[in-house]
Parts: sequence; structure tokens; C-alpha cells
Amino acid sequence: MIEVCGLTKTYLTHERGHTLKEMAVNVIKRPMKEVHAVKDISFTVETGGMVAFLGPNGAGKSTTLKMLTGVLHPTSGEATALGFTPWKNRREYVRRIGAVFGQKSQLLWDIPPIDSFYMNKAIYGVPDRAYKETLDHLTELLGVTTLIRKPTRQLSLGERMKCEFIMAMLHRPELVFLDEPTIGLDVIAKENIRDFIRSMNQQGVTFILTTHDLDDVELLARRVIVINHGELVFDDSISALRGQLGMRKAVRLSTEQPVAELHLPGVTLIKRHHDRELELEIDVELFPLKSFISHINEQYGILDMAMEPLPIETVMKQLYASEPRPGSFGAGSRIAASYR
Ligand SMILES: Nc1ncnc2c1ncn2[C@@H]1O[C@H](COP(=O)(O)OP(=O)(O)OP(=O)(O)O)[C@@H](O)[C@H]1O
Repeated sequence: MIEVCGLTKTYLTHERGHTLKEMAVNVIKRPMKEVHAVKDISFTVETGGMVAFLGPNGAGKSTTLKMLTGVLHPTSGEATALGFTPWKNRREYVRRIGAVFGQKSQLLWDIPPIDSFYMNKAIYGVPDRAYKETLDHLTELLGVTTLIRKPTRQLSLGERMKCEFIMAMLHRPELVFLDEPTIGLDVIAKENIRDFIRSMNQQGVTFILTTHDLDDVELLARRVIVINHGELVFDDSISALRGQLGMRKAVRLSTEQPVAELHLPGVTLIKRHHDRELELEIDVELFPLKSFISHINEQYGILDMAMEPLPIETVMKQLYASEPRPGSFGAGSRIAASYR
């Protein structure tokens, strides 16, 4: 469905002086600066996939997505999606893709969503019957059959997001780009939107999801691609991402006796709430759980203990903290070195 090979984008910007003298010089001469936003990234996405495309702020996600939606031309490299080169066949390509931006509305503010939908019907040339069928199906699925007749400005954020999805799906796109689709929503609205995305994905729609919400990633994505400093640093399944956490567990411990320093192999103190209540991280390969429990019970007496796998946030922090390789320009192999 999507094949990206050596995609690179370097922006050329004017360097601005900081001091008054530099600014005065800039009036006559403005030196150019290169920003290597995306560096030689390659990946593929299969039809029907649900891929999270992640990275810290400034990593190059939007730049990549702009190239994949055909808004930006790359500096070098190739990409095909649905058989098109996005930036070359934009007119035909956009008829087959959709996009939902959590922070940018595609609905017109002062008119009801139904009128915005009708506008999209005309823009995409959706035949009457197909339009009615899709609209009925989507409004029912999202439970907004009556809401779509209220002016958009009167809708809650959750209601509006449901309508944003309908707007993006009316022309039945095969590939949909989602940018922070659940931002600002309450837990119930998030769940509704996630159910909807899952249901569309089961019907064969491919989703590329950009988000900083790791719950979206865990609950929706089957595959995760991470970029940092414009370089691809991880590309594998969500279970492989969890696998990076190894056999580490998060433990919350409450004891009868105060716990002073803990010097145990594979045990790291994360937080001390007070001297009898601690949060720890244990690598059970280094210190088997059974030994840990009997040691703590003998020494301090266990009052209460809760244990769970580490959140994927832990591994994301490691990936986001990675430095660009010195002089690097393209880094696919770094995953192998650092994270696999
Ligand atoms: N038009 C532009 N001109 C110059 N530099 C740009 C331009 N757009 C983005 N950049 C730079 O390219 C780099 C990548 O930006 P990009 O917006 O792709 O990151 P991002 O991963 O989407 O970040 P965020 O999560 O904050 O939205 C950043 O250093 C940014 O400052």
C-alpha cells in the first residue's frame, strides 16, 4: 500500500541574527541554513494496516506525512501510496485518501456538519446513492444521526470529532492519516473514536496514526514506526516494542518496617512515597520474583504489593532520548544496534 524508500527532506531557511549588529547585517545579506527534517527513511505499510507513526516534537513526523499526502516534495527519495507518487499525482491521489486532524477542523464552524458533508460530496463527486449509504452507516455507527443538523459551533469537542471522522470518510478513502485524533477528548469519547477507527480498519481501511497519546498506540496500532531527529529508530510490531521492556516489572510495595537503602541486583528505586511505601522497577531475569518477595518479606514484612508490566512509555522515552548518529544521514540500521 505504501512504500517509502530513502525519503529525505531538507528545508532551506534564512538564518536570523540574534544581536542588533547581526540583524543589521541580515538586511543586506541573509545566510541560508539547512534543516535536515527527514533523513533517508524507508518503510512499507501493508494494505489494511494500522500503523502508529511516532516521534518527539520536531522529529520530522509532520514533514513525512506532508510528503505522503502530497503536500510537500521531498528533497530526495521515493514514495508510492496506493500506486501513486503522492506529490506527482496529487489530484487523483487525494480522492483515495482521507485525513483527520485533532487540532484542525475540516468542518465549517457556522453551518451544521450535514452541510459540510454535502460540500465534500460535491468536491469528491460522490454519487447520491453511495453518499446516502455511507452517511447513514457512519452516523449510525457514531450515534450522531440528529447532531449533524446542529451548527458545528454548538457541538461538544467529542461530538465534533465524530463529525470530523464522517467528513473524512464520506468519499470512502482506502488510506487515512490521523493526526492526534483523540486529543482533548474524555475517556468515553476517546473510546467511541477508537471503536470507530477499529471498525473502519476491520472494513479494510488502512490507518497511519500520529499521536503523542500512548494509549491510542497501545489500543489501536499493530505496528509502530518511530522517528527521531529525522531518522527512523524503530519499525516493528507493538509486541516487539513491548518486548524492548524485557522482563522488567513495575512494583508498588508497602512494608511493615521502614526500608532504608535497597542494594539488590536488577532492582531500581523509582519513587519513595515515604519510608514504608516505594515504587520499584525489577528485572526479574536478574532477580527472580520469588527471591525478591521472600527477601523483602523477611527483611521488612510485606503489607501490600502490586505488580504490573512497565508501560510502553518507558521504551518510548529511551527511543526519544536517542542522539542522532554523528555525521549520520540515514539510520535504519540503528534499530538493530540499539533496540533489537
Ligand atoms: N517549513 C519549514 N521550514 C524550516 N524548517 C522546518 C519547516 N517545517 C518544519 N521544520 C523543521 O523540521 C523539523 C521537523 O519538523 P516537523 O514539523 O516535521 O516535526 P514533528 O515531528 O511533526 O513535530 P511535532 O510533534 O512537534 O509536530 C523541525 O526541526 C522543524 O523546526
